[in-house]
Amino acid sequence: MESIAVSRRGLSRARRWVIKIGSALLTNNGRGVNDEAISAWVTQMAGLRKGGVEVVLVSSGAVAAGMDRLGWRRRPESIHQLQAAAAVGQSHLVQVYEQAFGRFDIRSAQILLDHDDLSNRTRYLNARSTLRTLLSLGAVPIVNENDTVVTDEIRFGDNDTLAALVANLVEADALLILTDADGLFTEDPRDNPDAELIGEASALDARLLDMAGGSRSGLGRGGMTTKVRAAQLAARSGASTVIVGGAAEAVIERVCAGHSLGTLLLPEADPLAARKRWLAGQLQVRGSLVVDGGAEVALTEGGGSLLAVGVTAVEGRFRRGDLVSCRNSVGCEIARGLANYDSSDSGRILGQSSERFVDLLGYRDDDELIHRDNLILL
Ligand SMILES: Nc1ncnc2c1ncn2[C@@H]1O[C@H](COP(=O)(O)OP(=O)(O)O)[C@@H](O)[C@H]1O
Ligand SMILES: N[C@@H](CCC(=O)OP(=O)(O)O)C(=O)O
Repeated sequence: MESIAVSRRGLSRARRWVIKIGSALLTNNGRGVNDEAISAWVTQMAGLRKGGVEVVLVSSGAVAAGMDRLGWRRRPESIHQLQAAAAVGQSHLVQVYEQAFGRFDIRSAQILLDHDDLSNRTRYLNARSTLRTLLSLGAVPIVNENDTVVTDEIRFGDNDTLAALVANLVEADALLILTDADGLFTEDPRDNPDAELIGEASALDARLLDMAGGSRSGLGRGGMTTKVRAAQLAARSGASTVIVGGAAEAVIERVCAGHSLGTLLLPEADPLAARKRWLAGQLQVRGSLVVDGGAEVALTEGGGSLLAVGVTAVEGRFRRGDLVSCRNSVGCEIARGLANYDSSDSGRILGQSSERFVDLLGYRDDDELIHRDNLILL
C-alpha cells in the first residue's frame, strides 16, 4: 500500500499535465456535449493553471456535438458524414471551452492535429514549438484530431493515442484520461459487475491488455485497449497515466493532488531516464555550446545544470527549447540538452552569472542555460 501512496504523491509534483476527455463522457446521453460537466472540469483546470501547473487539453466531442446540431440520432458509419459532423461540432465545442476558460481570464487555443503532423519531422517540431509557446503564454491548448483531412487508414480514430503522442510532444509529466468508467478493471464492468479496479500497475505490464476491452457507448471509440496502449506510449517519454471516471466530484483536482482515484499506470522505475532517452532519440541537434573546465566537471561529475558562466562560445542558430550539443575546450561532445535561451541570447549571456541576465537581455526566464533534467550525458 505504501508504494501506492508514494507514487500517487509523485503526481502532485507534476508541473505539466495532458488531460484527455473522451466522447463517452462528454456527451449528454448522446445529445450533444454536456456543457455543465465541461464547466466543472474547466473550473478545476483553471485552478491548476492558477497554481502554475501547465495543462494541455485533448478533447473529443466534435462528432457528438455535430450529430446533435445536425439532428442525427445515430453515429454515422460513413467517414465523410463523420467528418461533416466533426466540422459542425468542433466549432461549437471550442466555443463552449473558450467561454468556460474566459470566466477565469484564461486564453484557450484550438489545435487540430493529424497523423502526418506527428510523423513528419518538420511538422512535428512546429507543433511542438506552438504548443510550448502557448503554454509559456499561460494559454490552454485544446487539441482534437483534424477529422476533416484524415481518412480511415490514417486516422487516430480514438483520441487516447493522440493524447499520448501529445504527452510525448510536450514532454508532459503526466497524462490524465477521463472516461465513463471508474478506471481499468480486471474485466469490462459492463460484462462483469464483480470485476475489480486496478489501483496501480506498471504501464508495461502485459496482463493489462488482456483485461482491457473495447468501447460500447456508441460514441466512444477505443475502449480501455487504446487507453492502456496510450499509457504505454506516454511512458516512453517518462509520463505516468491515470485513467479515471470523469464524472466523479472534483476529479481533476483530486487526481492532480495525488489522491487515490482510478488507475495509475507508471512508466519504468526512473521516469527521468526514460524522458532523457526519448529526448535523445527525438530531436535534431541545432547548435553547440562550448563549456570551460569547471562546467565540464559540474556536468560530468556533479550531475549539475549548465550555467551561462561556464560557457565560452555559442555555435549555430537555435531557438529556446531546441536540442544543443555541449562540447569541451578540445571539441569533445560531452552532453546534449534543451537550451533555455536561443542562440542570440545565449551569446549575450555567456560567461555571465544569472543575476546579470536582466541587465543583458531585459528579462530572465531561467537561471540555467540547460537544466540538468533536460541534459543527457554522453
Ligand atoms: N477492463 C475494463 N475496465 C473498464 N472499462 C472497460 C474495460 N474494458 C472495456 N471497457 C469499456 O471502455 C469504455 C470506455 O472507453 P470508450 O467508450 O472508448 O470511452 P472514451 O470515449 O472516454 O474514450 C467503458 O465504458 C467500458 O465499457
Ligand atoms: N475526433 C473525434 C474523437 C474520436 C473519439 O471519439 O475518441 P475517444 O474519445 O477516444 O473515444 C471527435 O471529436 O468526435
